[in-house]
Amino acid sequence: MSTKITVCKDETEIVKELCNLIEKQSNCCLEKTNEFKVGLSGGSLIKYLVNGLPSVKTDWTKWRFFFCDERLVPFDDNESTYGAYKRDFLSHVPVLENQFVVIDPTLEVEAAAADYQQKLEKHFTMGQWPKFDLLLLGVGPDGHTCSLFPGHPLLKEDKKWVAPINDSPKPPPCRVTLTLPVLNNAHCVIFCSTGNSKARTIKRILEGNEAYPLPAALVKPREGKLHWILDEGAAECLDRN
Ligand SMILES: O=C1O[C@H](COP(=O)(O)O)[C@@H](O)[C@H](O)[C@H]1O
Repeated sequence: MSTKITVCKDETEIVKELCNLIEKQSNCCLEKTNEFKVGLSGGSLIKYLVNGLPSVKTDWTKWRFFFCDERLVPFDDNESTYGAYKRDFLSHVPVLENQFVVIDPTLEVEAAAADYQQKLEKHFTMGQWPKFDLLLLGVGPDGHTCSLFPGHPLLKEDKKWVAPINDSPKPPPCRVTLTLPVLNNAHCVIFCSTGNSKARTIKRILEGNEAYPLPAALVKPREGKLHWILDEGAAECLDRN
């Protein structure tokens, strides 16, 4: 695995860097296969994608979108990640709703996770960990990524592709999330994180050598590429500064 860290001076540069990498990864993948399978995250990532993806040159009909995690709330709730993509992304990027593989928010959390894994199984080879072409991840100020939180037993999940969580320390409490073995099987993972409120956490993730690493520090795709895109605020505690 190779890790590349890019520090950008402002939001325009972040969007450009992120979308250049996404364009390269999509075109490289679509030269070899007929589908580009992307895992999306929620939070601050959405605005960068909405700003940058419209200018990406690719065959959008071949993209399939999944969620790295999703909050178990109705799609019209402000906390819903798919709800946010439906509201903000679909009006800017030339893709259709049926290109998104979404959870069933009417189910209980255990059933929603099992149902989402079954939906994934239709797009990946059974009996192996799913191999996403690209995962787009964010990091919370506590070092969580997806809905994998520091010290949570889900960090040890080694069987399921998708796990339920009903005690998320960040609301809403019920969510479903991809597990670490899935994240670490991807062809390419891009983290995007901004703001100096996350600077100490980013230092712990990228430079710490901790006995119990933060969840985002556990994402190290075995055979894939790992990119970190930061702004100067998020990077301000790194040794390079
Ligand atoms: O709760 C969540 O938070 C993380 C980080 O969000 P950010 O706004 O701090 O970038 C996000 O990646 C995840 O998808 C979401 O459910």
